[in-house]
Amino acid sequence: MTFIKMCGLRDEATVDLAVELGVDAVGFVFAESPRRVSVEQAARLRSRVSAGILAVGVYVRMPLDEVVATAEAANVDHVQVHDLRSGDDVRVLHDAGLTVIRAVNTGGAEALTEDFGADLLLVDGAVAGAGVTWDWQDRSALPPGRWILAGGLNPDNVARAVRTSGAWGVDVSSGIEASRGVKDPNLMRAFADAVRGDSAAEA
Ligand SMILES: O=C(O)c1ccccc1NCC(=O)[C@H](O)[C@H](O)COP(=O)(O)O
Repeated sequence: MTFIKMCGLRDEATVDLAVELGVDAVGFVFAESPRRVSVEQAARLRSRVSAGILAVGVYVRMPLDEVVATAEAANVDHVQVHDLRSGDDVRVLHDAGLTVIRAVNTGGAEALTEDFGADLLLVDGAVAGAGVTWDWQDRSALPPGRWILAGGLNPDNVARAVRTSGAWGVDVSSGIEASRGVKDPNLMRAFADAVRGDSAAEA
């Protein structure tokens, strides 16, 4: 079963629907973004996430001690960091008891071969959260092993993207939104269905 993460959730109803749809992970963005949530908001939303579903804090350009403090305060135990610099960064986060998702933008070949000891790799489009696709067929842009595909996924392209790339998991934000930062319940359902092959949405 393909791992599904829905990212940039900002309100209770959206979190409840993601849980109902049985996604594997939900993401709360602490980085500069229209999807940004406060620590208090994230903690409230996180309390609605059932056991077994990962709650992931998303970070860019935040000092590691603040990443750790934010994660603790919001009660998330997974952190998705978009600008990890080295294995030392990952060790600091591991020492704080956090599971680390290393997010990289497509195009950086060295990023795909050097995992810094992170627990999971997420390969995103050129700009995180921008809803822009990249060439999932380019083998040189795909890492070995278990990784999460992100960048411009939506209900119409996700099944083909998984087939083409061989990704272990998918992550989506813009493709399940009615407008920037506002998730659309119908698109969320359609996305989950498309990943699981419950719909004939895609040839
Ligand atoms: O979503 C954001 O606005 C964001 C801002 C800054 C750093 C990361 C961000 N999102 C991270 C994600 O995991 C997104 O789901 C991922 O980039 C895919 O986004 P999209 O192309 O919109 O589906």
